[in-house]
Amino acid sequence: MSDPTHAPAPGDAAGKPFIRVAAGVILKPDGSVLLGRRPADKPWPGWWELPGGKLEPGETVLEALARELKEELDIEVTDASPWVTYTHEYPKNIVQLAFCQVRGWVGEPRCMEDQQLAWVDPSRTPLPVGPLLPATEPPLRWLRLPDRYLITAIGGADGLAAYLARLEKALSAGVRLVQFREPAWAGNGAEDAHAAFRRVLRQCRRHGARCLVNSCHPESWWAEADGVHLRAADARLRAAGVPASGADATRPLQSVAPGLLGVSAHTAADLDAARALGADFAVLGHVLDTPSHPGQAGMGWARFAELARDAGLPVFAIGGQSEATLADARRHGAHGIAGIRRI
Ligand SMILES: Nc1nc2c([nH]c(=O)n2[C@@H]2O[C@H](COP(=O)(O)OP(=O)(O)OP(=O)(O)O)[C@@H](O)[C@H]2O)c(=O)[nH]1
Repeated sequence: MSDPTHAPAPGDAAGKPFIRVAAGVILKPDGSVLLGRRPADKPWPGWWELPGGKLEPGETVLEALARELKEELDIEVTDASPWVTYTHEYPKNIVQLAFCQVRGWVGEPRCMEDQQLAWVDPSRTPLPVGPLLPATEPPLRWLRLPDRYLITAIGGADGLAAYLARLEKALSAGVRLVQFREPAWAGNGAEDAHAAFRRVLRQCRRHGARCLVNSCHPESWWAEADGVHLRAADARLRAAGVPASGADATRPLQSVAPGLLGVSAHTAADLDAARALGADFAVLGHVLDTPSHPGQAGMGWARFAELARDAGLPVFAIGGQSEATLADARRHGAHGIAGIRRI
C-alpha cells in the first residue's frame, strides 16, 4: 500500500506555486525505463528523475512531453499515452506530474542538457542509481504492477478442476496478478471456498504471480493472500471510517492485509476513496458491454479516460477487455486490463 497523502491537484491552497509537468516513462520492449540525473546547476542536483519538464502556456501534456524529450534527449516521440497524473507537495512548491508512457520514438536518447542517463529495470530493488526525486518514486513502484489482472469466476466446487487447468494456462502465458473473487460460491459453504482459495493461491505462487483476495471473503483470509481487493462499497465505507458488517472497518488495512491494495471503482467518488486509502491501483468499469452486466451499457472509453485522468493512481480497465483492447486501454490512460474471461 502506498502513501495516501498525495491527492491530485490540491491547487495552491498552501500558497505555494503550482507547477504542471509532463514526464516521460520511456519504456523499451524488455521493460527497462530511462532515468536522467539532474545536472549540477538545477534544483535537486544529482537526483534522478524521469525526463520531462514544465508545460508552457497553451500546451497540452503530450505536446509538452514531445517538446521536452526533443530538447533533453533529441528523440522524436511517435507513441505516447497518458498514464497517471500525480500531485506532490514539495517544501517550496506543488508539482502536478502527468506521467506518460512512451513506447515509440525515433532516435537514440542522448544527453542534451549535461544530465547523465541510465536505462534501469524497474523490478530491481534497490534501483542501481542514486536517489530518485520524491515524486518520481511512485511511478517506479507502479511499473512493477503487471498490466493484466485476472479475476476468478469458478462458481463452486464442481468447477474447480476445470478452472485450475484454465488458470495454469493463463499463468503459463504470463499472467502475474490474480484476484480470488467468488461472491456466490456453490457447494459446501465457506470452508470449501477457502480450500479453493488456497489452491488458487498456491498455483499462482508456483508461477511467481500474486493473488489478491476480494473483500467479499472473510477478513480472516486476507493475511494469507498477497493483498486484498476491496469492493467499491467496502472502500467507500473504510475511507469514511464506517464499520462494515462482518469486517472491522476501523482497523488499519495494513494490519489486516499486508501487501497490495486494489479497489473497484465505478465513479469519481470511488476513485477518491481508493486514493484516500492509499490503494496501489483501482479497477474502473465497466468500460465496454460485458456478459457480467447484461443489459447495462458500459461507460465507454471517453468517460473512462476522463475518470482515469484524475484518479492519481494506476487504473485498470474492466468490462469487455482482452489482449485486443490493451492498446485502446493504454491510449485512454489505463495501466492495464482486468477481466474474468479473456485475460
Ligand atoms: N521531469 C521531471 N520533473 C520532476 C520529476 N519528479 C519531480 O518531482 N519533478 C519536478 O518537476 C519539475 C520539473 O521542472 P523542469 O525540469 O522543467 O524544471 P527544473 O526545476 O528542473 O529547472 P528549469 O525550469 O530551470 O529547467 C521540477 O520541480 C522537478 O523537481 C520527474 O520524474 N521528472
